[in-house]
Order: sequence, then C-alpha cells, then structure tokens
Amino acid sequence: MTYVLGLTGSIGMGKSTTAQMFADAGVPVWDADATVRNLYAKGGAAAVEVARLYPSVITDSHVDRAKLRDLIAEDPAVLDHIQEVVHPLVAQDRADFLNATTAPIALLDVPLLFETGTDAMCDGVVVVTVPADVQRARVLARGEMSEADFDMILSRQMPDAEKRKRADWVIETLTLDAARQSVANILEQIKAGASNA
Ligand SMILES: CC(C)(COP(=O)(O)OP(=O)(O)OC[C@H]1O[C@@H](n2cnc3c(N)ncnc32)[C@H](O)[C@@H]1O)[C@@H](O)C(=O)NCCC(=O)NCCS
Ligand SMILES: Nc1ncnc2c1ncn2[C@@H]1O[C@H](COP(=O)(O)OP(=O)(O)OP(=O)(O)O)[C@@H](O)[C@H]1O
Repeated sequence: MTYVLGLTGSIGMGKSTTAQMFADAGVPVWDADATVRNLYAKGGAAAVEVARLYPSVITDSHVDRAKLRDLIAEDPAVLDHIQEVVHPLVAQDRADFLNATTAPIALLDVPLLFETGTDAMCDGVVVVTVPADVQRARVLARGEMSEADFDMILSRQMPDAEKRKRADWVIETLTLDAARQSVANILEQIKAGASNA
C-alpha cells in the first residue's frame, strides 16, 4: 500500500520548493498546478472547454493565464466557472497517478488540498508556512502578480492558521536547510510508522 502524503500551503508559502525536496528524496510527486498547466496547453482538455466558455482568454489555442487573470479581476465569478471545468479533469489526472504508483510513499502537491476535500484521500498532510509579511513579499517579488491579484487569490484560500491546525506536520520554509531537515524527519516518521504497523 502506498502512503499518500498531501502537501499544501497558501500562495507563495513554498510548496513547489518543498515538493522538490521530497522528489530529491525519491518520493514520486504529483503537482496540481503543473496538471492545470498541461490541461491549459494547446490540445489540453481544459483549453478546449475554456475556449467554448471564454474565447477572449485563448491565445494560439492555449489558455492565456495573464488574460484569464485580468478577466477574473473584472469578474471573480469567472474563477468559479473555470474551477467547475478544471477540477474534475485534475481529479482524473490525480487518480491516474495514484493508480499507477507502486512507491511506498507518494506526494500530492495541491494548493487547494483542504478547500477541495482532497485531504480526505491522504494518509497524512504537510502544511508549509511562513509569516504573512514574508509570504506577501515573496509573491510580489516574482513580479507576475499585482497586489490585487494576490489579495484575490488569498481571499479564496483557507487562512494559513486554519491550515496549520489541520496539518499532521508543519514545515516552516524560512531557510532551505531547515526545510530539507523537516522533510527528512517526516519521511523517517512515516517509514517508522509503516514498519511498526
Ligand atoms: C487564477 C489563475 C489564472 C492564476 O494563474 P497564474 O499563472 O497567475 O498563477 P498560478 O496558477 O501559478 O497560481 C498561483 C497560486 O494561486 C493559487 N490558486 C490558483 N488557483 C486558485 C484558485 N482557484 N483558488 C485559490 N487559489 C488558487 C495557488 O496557490 C497557486 O499556486 C490560475 O491559477 C487558474 O487558472 N486557476 C484555476 C485552476 C485552479 O483551481 N487551480 C488550483 C489548483 S487545482
Ligand atoms: N525553505 C525555503 N527557504 C527559503 N526560501 C524558500 C524556501 N521555500 C521556498 N522559498 C522561496 O519562497 C518563494 C515561493 O516558493 P514556491 O514557489 O516554492 O512557493 P509555492 O507555494 O509553490 O507558490 P505558489 O503557491 O505561488 O505556487 C520562492 O522565491 C522560493 O525560493
């Protein structure tokens, strides 16, 4: 049996960086954001559906995220409609990944793990966190999102404090070394638990 470990955290908290640390330790990783990117690409199932609903956000047969962000900024209900299209396709891709894996531990990297109820299919959940001011500075430093875009995304996510309360493990991502050590400790604990079972 594969131990399914969920990884989540609010925007910019360090999910992708931490997921890479699990991957470096040999854990197969499924990435919800990467799945969405594939679904939005030319020929992707979501690109076809979104083109039908919102043709103005399509460029060269793929979903143009900058245009989609602008449309959502004008009308937040657009994101609800997009989620109705995208989330079932994401769930199918995740099921395919879990069915195919034979590893002892597999990681699901999912920004909306709790919001979508995906935590119910996890044996344990890791939440990554940093103080709110560090989070905001990190996201704005990327230069891809306006402050309004950031606040819109934040308002759609469960508050960080609530996520931490629900976590089995919390990783503070202030330094790479400390986070890497936390990843190693968590994997040790899961392996020890499995051998005691
Ligand atoms: C809103 C969009 C256009 C923003 O695209 P952009 O390239 O600027 O940012 P990116 O996709 O990297 O998202 C940044 C972060 O925003 C958060 N986020 C993304 N979508 C959502 C959402 N629907 N609700 C809350 N937070 C979200 C995540 O933490 C994500 O990691 C894009 O994320 C999107 O199309 N989202 C809808 C699909 C979805 O629900 N994805 C969530 C994973 S299943
Ligand atoms: N352990 C860490 N120590 C120091 N910096 C970190 C650590 N983890 C992540 N960071 C930095 O924080 C920023 C955000 O990290 P990352 O892209 O992994 O976050 P994310 O949660 O995947 O973001 P998003 O929700 O937008 O997809 C990056 O600049 C990254 O270098």
